[in-house]
This record gives sequence, structure tokens and C-alpha cells, in this order.
Amino acid sequence: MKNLTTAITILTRAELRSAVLLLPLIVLSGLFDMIGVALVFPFLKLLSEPELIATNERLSQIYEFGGFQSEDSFVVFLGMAFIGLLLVGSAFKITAVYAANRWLEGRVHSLSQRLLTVYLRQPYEFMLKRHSSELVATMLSETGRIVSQVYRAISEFVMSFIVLLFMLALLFIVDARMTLLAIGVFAGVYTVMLIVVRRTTTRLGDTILKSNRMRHRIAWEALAGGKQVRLLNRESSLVNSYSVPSHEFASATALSNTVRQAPRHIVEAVTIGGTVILTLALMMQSGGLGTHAMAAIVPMLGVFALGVLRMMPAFQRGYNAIVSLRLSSVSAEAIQRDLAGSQTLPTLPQGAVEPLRFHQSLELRNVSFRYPGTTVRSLKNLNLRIDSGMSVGVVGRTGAGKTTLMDLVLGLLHPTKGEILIDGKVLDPKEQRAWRANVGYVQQDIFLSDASIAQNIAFGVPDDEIDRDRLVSAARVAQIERFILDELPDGFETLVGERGVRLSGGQRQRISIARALYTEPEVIVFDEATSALDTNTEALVMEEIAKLAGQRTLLMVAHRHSTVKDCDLIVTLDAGEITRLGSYADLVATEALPHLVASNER
Ligand SMILES: Nc1ncnc2c1ncn2[C@@H]1O[C@H](COP(=O)(O)OP(=O)(O)OP(=O)(O)O)[C@@H](O)[C@H]1O
Repeated sequence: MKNLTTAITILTRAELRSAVLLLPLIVLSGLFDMIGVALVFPFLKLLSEPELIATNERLSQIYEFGGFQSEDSFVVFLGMAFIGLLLVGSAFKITAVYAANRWLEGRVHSLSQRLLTVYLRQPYEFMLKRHSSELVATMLSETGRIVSQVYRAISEFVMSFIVLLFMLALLFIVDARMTLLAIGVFAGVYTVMLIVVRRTTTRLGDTILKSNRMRHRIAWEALAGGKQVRLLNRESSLVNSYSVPSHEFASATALSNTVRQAPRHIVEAVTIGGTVILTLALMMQSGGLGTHAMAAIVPMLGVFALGVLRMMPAFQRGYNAIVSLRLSSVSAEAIQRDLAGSQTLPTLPQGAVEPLRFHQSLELRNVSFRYPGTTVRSLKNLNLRIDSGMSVGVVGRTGAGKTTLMDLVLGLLHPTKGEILIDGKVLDPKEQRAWRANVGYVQQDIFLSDASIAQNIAFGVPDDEIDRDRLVSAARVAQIERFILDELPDGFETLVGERGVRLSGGQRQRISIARALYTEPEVIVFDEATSALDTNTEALVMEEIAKLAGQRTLLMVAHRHSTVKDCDLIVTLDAGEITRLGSYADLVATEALPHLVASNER
């Protein structure tokens, strides 16, 4: 019951409502099923007792009304009418099946889209805790599993349950005792099977979820780390690592499918055996072999066999639905967990966000930060004031906290203690998005999408809304305009390949710089942004960026001496603390930057 509640509560009210609206269609399709079976009995009876045409009032009326010349032509007509009804019923059932399929596949779409929306509404810290391949597995695999196994199984059961009710009513009229016996046999076999597989199903569901996540993760890492994998000759070991969860997933899925299908074969054997026994019993009851006995048995047996055949899927599907609910309970819980609490997350803005402008200063007041799940603070009691239009260099040894500081300034991370003030006003969490709209960011680890240069620079802006002037001027400042126009076959429309593989590291970095400049932000953060450029190109880029100084506030994290030498202020971080503040000349004079000088000389 809990499994069913979980599977239902992950749907929205509108989705549940549309599922309920499907019910009348399903009931009607069941009704057509019943009519089809119910008419077999009188039709067979008429074939064996043609005198009924004359003795039965209704039949004789139809016979006369239709002006039939012979009983044969009348029976052919009834046969054709029967087939016509079956065809109408089939068309109706196809419509119902299509409607159900649309609803089901619509849930794969809506659940995965809701999950993606929730993941994107989560703060950046969420991404530090979760592996992206796991999120993709939940979005694309678990939603598919829930729909194809649970919702489909439930919908098929509902459809066949209605047929089951009709069949039972019909069979009760034909023979109540035999019907009860058939129900007893079906219910008995399926109940025993449910008890037998109870524990196995929960365990299998868990194994399927975990092995599926693991195979996604290994496949993701093996393919994303293409160069390293080949250089280190790790291809075979990765294939072997993948093989373990993949094999486990395949075995668990095979076993779970068998658990679902097994009772059908037991019940089939029991049903066929039962039908033989039933035939013999009926034959004996009506006085042994002979035309008379068979005439009585054939129609009843025909209805009964058809009825039982139609009842069987209902039991099988009911069992299937229960087993699937147990098998997929971990998937449903994973989806429910990820969707939970989404009401408290900020909604995603539609269209461009109005940037939060900044006129005087950006200030960090007593800011500390500790990453979730760690005990040591990565930043400790930082106090820093950056005036608008200033260029600030941030230096320090590896692990000193430079990137963490930038992520706080960018509004991606929030201080564990202390506050960030914009123009003397504490930055409200609700304003983070607007603040980010005013900040450009260039990182060392560049993310390019497999799209054109233009689409990469104006990242996320629909094609027809890309501002060509801004595009060209951003590319010019980033020193990539000439390369794009003179060397690339399609200029700004040239495709860059997956993660920009068709470009050099320096070209990728300059595109990333152009991207940060495209939105014309007032604050630009360069986190090791020019490290992939040769010193000449870096000098040219820095020269262009220097022209922006005064109009823009620049923050530059750098290891290289040359990158920060023109900054108005240099912040030295060490073990999460600001150990020095001053001009570049001051710091060199006090030998505060030995490692910077050393790295520059290398
Ligand atoms: N996601 C994270 N979870 C836990 N700790 C983290 C995380 N990211 C960084 N840290 C820790 O925070 C500290 C500061 O890291 P940060 O990346 O800010 O240093 P950095 O000065 O930018 O280093 P580098 O120059 O090597 O890039 C380090 O001790 C690091 O181990």
C-alpha cells in the first residue's frame, strides 16, 4: 500500500485527474470486450439449434424484418453483424490503448522534466553533493522504469479488472460453481506466488537501482575522460569495471522479469488441465459421449473457455502490478525524494533576469565558509571591500581558498557565517539570481556545448535573439574575433564539437572570455582564466581587459605574475585567510609572492 501511495503521490493533481478521465474510456473498452464474448454463446447455440430462429420471438422478428430467404443467409448475416461489432470494439479498444499510452509516455516526459527543473532550481551546493550521472539516471532511467513497470502495470490491471468483472458476471450466469472454482484456483496460485517472491522483489529493486546508477557513472566517466583513459591504457580496466554493475543490472532485471511472468505459465497449465477436467465432468453429467451430449456442452464450454481465457490476464496483471510496485518502490522513493521540497526552492525565471546593478562597493564582512560535509572552514573571517571599477588580483597557494572566494562573490555559494554587501546592503538570497546576472565568469575548466561559436558565446540565448554587435565586440575584446572570421570555415556559425574538441585550449578559453563579456556585466571574475594562453596572447587579452577597468570591476585569480601586475589591489590568501592586502609593487617588495615570481620564471 505504501508503495502504491509513493507511486501516486509523485504525480501532480492534474496528472491524476487526467488518469481518472481515462477511466470511462477503459470501462467502455471493457464493455465491448464483454459483448464480444457474451454473443459467442447465443451464436454457437443458434448454430447447433437453428430451429430457434422460428421459436425465439426476437429472432423471428429480425428474420422477417430483414426479409431473409433462408435460415443460412440469416445466420451468415448474424455472423457478419457479430464480426462488425467486434471490429467496432477493436477500434474502440485501440483508441483506449492509445489514450493510455499517451498518458503513460507523457509521464516519462513530465516526471523527467520536473526532475530537471528541480535539479536546476537547487542551489549550486546541491551539485557539489550529487554526482551528475546519478541525477541523469534518475531523470531518464528511473522515470522510465516507474512508468513502464508501475503505471503501465496498474493501467493494464484496471483495464483487465473491468473485463474481469464483466466476465465473472457472465460466467456466474453460465455456471456459478465452476466460476467460483476457477476464481479459487487463480487467486490461490497468484497469492502463493506473491508470498514466495515478497522478499526477493524488494532486494531485486534495490539491486537494479544501485547497479543502474553505477553503470551510468562508469560509462559517463569512461567516455568523458577520453584522453586520460587512452593515455593511461585504462580501456580494458574500465570495460571490466563497467561489466560488473552492467552484468548485475542485467541479471537482476532478468530475474525480476521472470518473477513477474512465472505464475502465468503455472496458471496456464492449471487452466488447460482444468478445462479438460471440466469438459469431462460436463460430458459425464450429460450422459456420456453422443451428439446430444456434445450439443449441450459445446456452447457452454465455448463461453467458459473464452471467459476463463479473458479472466486470466486480469489476474496476471493484478499480480504484475503488485510485484512491479514492490520492484520499483526504490525508484519511486528516489524520485519522490528528489522532487520533495521543491516548493521551497526559487522558481526559474522565464526570460532574461534584470541585473542587480552595483554603484559603489562590494564588501565581504566577516565571511566564513565551510563546504557541506566537511569540518574545516575553507574561508575564515574574511573582510574585504572592493570599490566599483577596481581591478583586484587574488593570489595564494593551491588550496588557499581562491576559487571558493570567487564562488561566494559570484553568489553561487553562500557564506556559512558573515555577509556579502552590495552598495552597503546585505545581498538577499532572493537577489542572488539578479546579482549573478551582473557578473561575468571565466574559469579555467571551460564548459563549451556542441554548438556554433555564436551559440557558445551567447550561451543559452535563443538563436534569433543573439545580438550580433555584442557578439563581435565580445569576441574582439577576447582576441578571438580575427581567428573566427579569418580561419574558421563558417565564421561565427562554425560548430565547435563536443566540449569544444575542435578548438585549442587557448581558443576555448578566449571563447569563454567572450561569453563572460557578451552579457556586458559590471563585474567580471577571471578564475585562472588566461592560464591556457601563451604570454603574448595573454598580454593582448589583458590589454583589452585593462581597457574595461574603470568601467567594470575585475577580479582575477592567478598563479602567473603577469596576470595580476596591473591590478589596483592584490589579495593574498593563505589557508582560507587574507594574509596580505596591497598593491602589486608592495607585495613584490615585501617578498610576499615568492611562489608567483617562481612560477613566472619557469
Ligand atoms: N566541493 C568541495 N567540498 C569540500 N571541500 C572542498 C570543495 N571544494 C574545495 N574544497 C576545499 O576547500 C579548500 C579551498 O579550495 P579552493 O578550490 O577554493 O582553493 P584554490 O585556492 O582555488 O586552489 P587552486 O589554486 O588549487 O585552484 C581546499 O582545501 C579544498 O580541499
